[in-house]
Amino acid sequence: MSAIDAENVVVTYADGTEAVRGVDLTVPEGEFFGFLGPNGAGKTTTIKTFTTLLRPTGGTIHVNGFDVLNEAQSVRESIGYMAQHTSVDEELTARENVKFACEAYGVPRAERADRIGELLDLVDLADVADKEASEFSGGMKKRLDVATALVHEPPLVFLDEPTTGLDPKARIRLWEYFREINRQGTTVFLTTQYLEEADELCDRLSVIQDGEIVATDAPDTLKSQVGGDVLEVTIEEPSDDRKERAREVAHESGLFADGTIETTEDGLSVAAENARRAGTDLLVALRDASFTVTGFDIRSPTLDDVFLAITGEPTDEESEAGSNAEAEPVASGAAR
Ligand SMILES: Nc1ncnc2c1ncn2[C@@H]1O[C@H](COP(=O)(O)OP(=O)(O)OP(=O)(O)O)[C@@H](O)[C@H]1O
Repeated sequence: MSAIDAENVVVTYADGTEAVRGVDLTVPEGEFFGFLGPNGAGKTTTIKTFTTLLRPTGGTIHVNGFDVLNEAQSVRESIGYMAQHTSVDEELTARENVKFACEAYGVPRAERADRIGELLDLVDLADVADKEASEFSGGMKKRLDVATALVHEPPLVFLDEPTTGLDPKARIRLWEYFREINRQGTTVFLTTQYLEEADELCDRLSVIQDGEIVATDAPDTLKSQVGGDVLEVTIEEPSDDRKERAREVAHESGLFADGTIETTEDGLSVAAENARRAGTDLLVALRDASFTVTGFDIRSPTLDDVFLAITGEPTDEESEAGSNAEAEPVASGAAR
């Protein structure tokens, strides 16, 4: 049995917006599955149909073997859901928050004390179990959220952008808990705007764009499909105009017929089969066009490159850079 089995899911909102347009998706039990896509691609809408918060306009969805339309209650009892915004009650202690979740999910009274202890241990909050959540950092609140989503020991948990806004250290710590939950047998469905997070954690992932799934595979397979390497070129005085001009020079050189050429913070990035071989020729073309190249690097593709190649758009992480001071990405590739 699959944890999630979705066929031809369609969601059209009342105003006519076709948010999800025929999504097919199967997640086997025990998998750590990632769901990625640019802003507005349809991720949240899809998750809402899987978690019974929204009725699909068309298609069939089975979650843990239950039909989301006819067996919604059974679906809800068999999943954990960590929403984008924390559901922690700040006036309660960590222990009280988990206890409250136990009551809400109907965990038998006799099992509650043990369950609460185990979960607070799992997310490393046992030492502060009796402190009010208002005193917790953002990372601690997220960990408490993880614990509350797991009180009823669901075989499948949905994590909707669970680490957005956390600093890199807190994010990496959360990854350990997610891995541990998965190791213990829980299927994980993760959406994230951090591609390094997806790369680090997911067995497989799907990319959704304009309501349709455009790629599904293991992160490494997707990276190998980008083909070739990535050239990062740093130029002197990288103003927007000059970077755009440099991009035109690279494009007009005709060196990278099948590649993707993008401007970055400091210059240019070229992902292409022949990036390594044609690198020197690009430098000559740039020099002939009066650019001074101050840095030059060749690297293997990352998931950022995959995302860009598939969707033609940078990740949310990058498009939102600077708008959320707390959301420092654990940088992998260069910003575009
Ligand atoms: N209640 C609604 N009524 C009409 N259109 C909506 C509604 N909710 C979402 N949409 C639209 O549906 C599309 C998909 O939105 P959705 O929130 O599922 O995308 P997303 O991939 O989760 O994006 P984000 O990462 O920004 O949350 C978008 O065009 C959005 O504007």
